[in-house]
Amino acid sequence: MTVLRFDNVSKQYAGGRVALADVSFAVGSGEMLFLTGHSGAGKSTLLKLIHLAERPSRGAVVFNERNLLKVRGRRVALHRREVGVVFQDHRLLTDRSVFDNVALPLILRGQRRGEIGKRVRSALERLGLGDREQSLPTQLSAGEQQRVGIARAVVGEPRLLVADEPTGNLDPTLSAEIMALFASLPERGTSVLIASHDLGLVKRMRKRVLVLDHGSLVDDIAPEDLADE
Ligand SMILES: Nc1ncnc2c1ncn2[C@@H]1O[C@H](COP(=O)(O)OP(=O)(O)OP(=O)(O)O)[C@@H](O)[C@H]1O
Repeated sequence: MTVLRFDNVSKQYAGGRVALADVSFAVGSGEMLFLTGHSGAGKSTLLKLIHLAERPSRGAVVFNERNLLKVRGRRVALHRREVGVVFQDHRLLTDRSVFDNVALPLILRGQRRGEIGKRVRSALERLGLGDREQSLPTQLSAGEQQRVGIARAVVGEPRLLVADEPTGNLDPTLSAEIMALFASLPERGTSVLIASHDLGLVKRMRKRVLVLDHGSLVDDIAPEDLADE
């Protein structure tokens, strides 16, 4: 089953810059893949079209068989429940506990307190943060903070997780740890799309790789065709 499809998608920002040009690809349910390319190639733009931070100029982004062009107003929030997002700078609320940060998407959805507690603890446990729920983000290491960001993105069990340079600030050991966490998500039914310009890391993961160059999708590499590190 396909969870996400780009059909001939182009994006031109106001001011005339073409960020994506006629991009087409599909992501299967439970698939994990990478998106790579030089700085300015269009990686962040592509991810923004998926969580509706931006809209395409041409073409269609189809999520769960729904054309996102038709997702407007109140439905944008409903769509975002199905797409978890992880940012490089994780964007945690610094004056709220780890628990509160992870609970936020569920509170916004109006879930019952008992249910929220259960889900948040389970997500924190899975990410090895079970004993940090009352800490403030500033009391955590960079890797722990990034794991809180991932817990917040997966707590609602999204269909798809998109991550924009999620290991950008981390050392190689922590980066590998975070990648292993992402790699465990597909078995829980979440597809994973990660933008990264760290080619070494991307190759080591042995997953499908989409390559952007100046907004065009120039390669779609199967894991078995990746060159050895
Ligand atoms: N809001 C915007 N307005 C105008 N141009 C933009 C905007 N956002 C991005 N761009 C331009 O679109 C192109 C693609 O940018 P994008 O951020 O998607 O690239 P990227 O591959 O994620 O780069 P990086 O690896 O440096 O984050 C760049 O030329 C960028 O300058």
